[in-house]
Amino acid sequence: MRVESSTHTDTDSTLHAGHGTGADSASATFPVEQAAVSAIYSRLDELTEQAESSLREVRATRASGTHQARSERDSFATMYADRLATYRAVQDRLVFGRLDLRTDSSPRYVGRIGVSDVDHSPILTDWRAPAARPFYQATAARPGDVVRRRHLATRGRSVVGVEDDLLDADALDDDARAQLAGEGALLASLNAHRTGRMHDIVATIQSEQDEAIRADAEGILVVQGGPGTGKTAVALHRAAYLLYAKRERLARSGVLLIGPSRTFLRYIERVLPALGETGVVSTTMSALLPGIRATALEDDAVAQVKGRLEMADVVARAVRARQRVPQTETTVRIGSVDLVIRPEDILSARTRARRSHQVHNEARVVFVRTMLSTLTTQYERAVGSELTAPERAEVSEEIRADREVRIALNLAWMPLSAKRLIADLWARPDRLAQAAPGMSQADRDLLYRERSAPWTEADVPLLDEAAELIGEDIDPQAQQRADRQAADRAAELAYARDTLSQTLAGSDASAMVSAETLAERMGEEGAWMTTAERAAADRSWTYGHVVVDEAQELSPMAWRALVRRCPSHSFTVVGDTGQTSSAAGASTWGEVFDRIGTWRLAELTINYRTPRSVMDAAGVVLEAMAPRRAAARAAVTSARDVAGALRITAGTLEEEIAAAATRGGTCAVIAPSDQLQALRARLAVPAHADLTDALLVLDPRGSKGLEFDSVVAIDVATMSPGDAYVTMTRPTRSLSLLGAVPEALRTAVP
Ligand SMILES: Nc1ncnc2c1ncn2[C@@H]1O[C@H](COP(=O)(O)OP(=O)(O)OP(=O)(O)O)[C@@H](O)[C@H]1O
Repeated sequence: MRVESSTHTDTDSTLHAGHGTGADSASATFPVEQAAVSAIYSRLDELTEQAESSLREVRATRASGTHQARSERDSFATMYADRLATYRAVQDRLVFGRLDLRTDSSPRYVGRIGVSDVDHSPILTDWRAPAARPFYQATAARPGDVVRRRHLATRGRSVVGVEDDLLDADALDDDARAQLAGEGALLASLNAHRTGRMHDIVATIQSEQDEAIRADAEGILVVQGGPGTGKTAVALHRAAYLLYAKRERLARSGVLLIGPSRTFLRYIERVLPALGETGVVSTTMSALLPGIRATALEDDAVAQVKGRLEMADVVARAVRARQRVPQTETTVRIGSVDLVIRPEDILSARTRARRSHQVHNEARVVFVRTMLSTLTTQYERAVGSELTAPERAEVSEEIRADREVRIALNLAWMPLSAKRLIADLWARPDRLAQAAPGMSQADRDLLYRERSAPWTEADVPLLDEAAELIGEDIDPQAQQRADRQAADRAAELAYARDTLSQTLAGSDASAMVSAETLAERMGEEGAWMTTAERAAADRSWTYGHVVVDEAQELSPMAWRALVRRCPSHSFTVVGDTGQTSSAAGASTWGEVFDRIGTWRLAELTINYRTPRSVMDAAGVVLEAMAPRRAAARAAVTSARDVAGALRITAGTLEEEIAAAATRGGTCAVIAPSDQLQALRARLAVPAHADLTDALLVLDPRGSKGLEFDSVVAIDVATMSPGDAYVTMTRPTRSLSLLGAVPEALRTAVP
């Protein structure tokens, strides 16, 4: 039973609206809650002051002394600075919930982090802790021990609204019942104007979302849901939850988050820090490889061919094609001796090198060593006397240094670079034909491009595949940095353990820092890198968990590259096969994951963004354009409707934008890509606009994952089904359709 007996109606006081740390004015409306919230903030102030003063003290310590003493000082300074950063980041909406449990005599407050009083008794429970779970899970049908769940809305440090879910009315007496007051925390949050930046949903996570957020970390979890069902929100909160629940493991290995575009990463960038987490590497497939900037746009048909799984064999064959046995012999002169580089010797050296099962550039060492040994023996026979070991070494070195020998051995087993190999495949039809004998001529023609052409997103998994087989680091400098850090870290770890046991034992701080974390902070001054930074710089880094958003867009080759980054297959994959735009993307999850491993599905069914009337219209359009996809799409119900949300209009673009401006918030004009330039010029909107701008002009792909208060959609009827569906489901308040509108919609919406 939901009870909203007294509602505080100031809509600005939604859970998303409290900014800054305003005056601590005890609220007359909610004195009990105000007292509790004020006490928690006071304790946070104390902890902040303690951290500040510890930091000052550590920094005041002279930086002289041994390397170890300096390292220790630095690591403590970093620890206190981190703690301070967390305390400052959680000020806004620190406390947002209260649970009254049958089993507890006093209420349990739920908030962004855990806070204990001076006696170490908890006064605020971290939202990710098991003790907070009933706040998200209890329902009237399954209340568990929860008597009442209360949502607190705060502005600054003032309580400005409360809303209660009464889960067991019989357990409350009349006085308690009289105090029940409510504000639709969720609805208030959904109705708030959008700012161009995503907010966390920590105060109002819904039960089906909570299930997905806290699901077991093992294996592949696919979170499927229609538009606006909170998939991105779930992905981010799950990353924060796993870093909390599995900190031991994940703090060292890190979490990788893949998003669809840099714009999207900017849109979500504030969520994880607001949840107190910085240990996540957020990137796109285009930027996955250190040292590669895949900036060029790819034709869809080309991306589709490059994304096929058989490209793994093509790359493997291209690498093997650089391990060649020549048709003819080569004679070289070393001193006064003629040596013959024979095809059969090359063949047996190649067999031996291949049998070493090492990557191409490392197996080359075996190949060259074998050939040098063969040629040295030939030399020995030619001079007719047995050489001593040092003499053999000297002769071998002489053979190795010979220019002709170097050329012959290189031709037989070329040292490779991934960039070169892939650029050659596209620029040299003969190479591609050799590596892809089964590919149609038409597909091979599609792949042709100049050697100097810039990299595209679809090249990235192929470059990764090549680097994996070649054993090359695409950005050696980044790799060297990472290696140096790893070596430093190993050396520091032992010392860190020692420091911890001596200095922190028994104190509060020991609970907050592990030896590994401390060791990470003990590198040379200036050389310290976080796990996330080290991981991002290292192509071969393996993560403890990988989260993929808009996962339906990734090609089979892209999945190969991601699985390589997480051999334990601990994945959270969120997406919607109803919104697939890319030709290389997925139409079902089975086709993606059945061959990777066991996977399980969590479904989200409620759309928290799009008004019901708009969502229905998007459904009608998808059905008319792609009936099979519409039938297979996830069922979704909008949480709310907005009167007059959908308009099919013959008005001008400028009129629609003006109307959106009067409604307030953000507005996006979404149109087919070939119209973008003209539209931006007409509306004087820059191409690289900031998401917080009041007006943006985007194409459907650019709008992926984003949302706006108002959307003006142009020529939806000319878009692909996936693009039309994405476009129509972006608004939170109003959708105006201009230009070509699907006929089915005109009939359905008078
Ligand atoms: N439990 C919740 N409480 C408050 N707001 C929510 C909740 N769940 C989702 N939202 C809001 O709904 C909107 C849509 O969420 P999100 O972008 O995560 O959806 P999505 O499933 O990724 O959408 P799409 O696939 O269409 O891009 C966001 O504004 C998000 O903050």
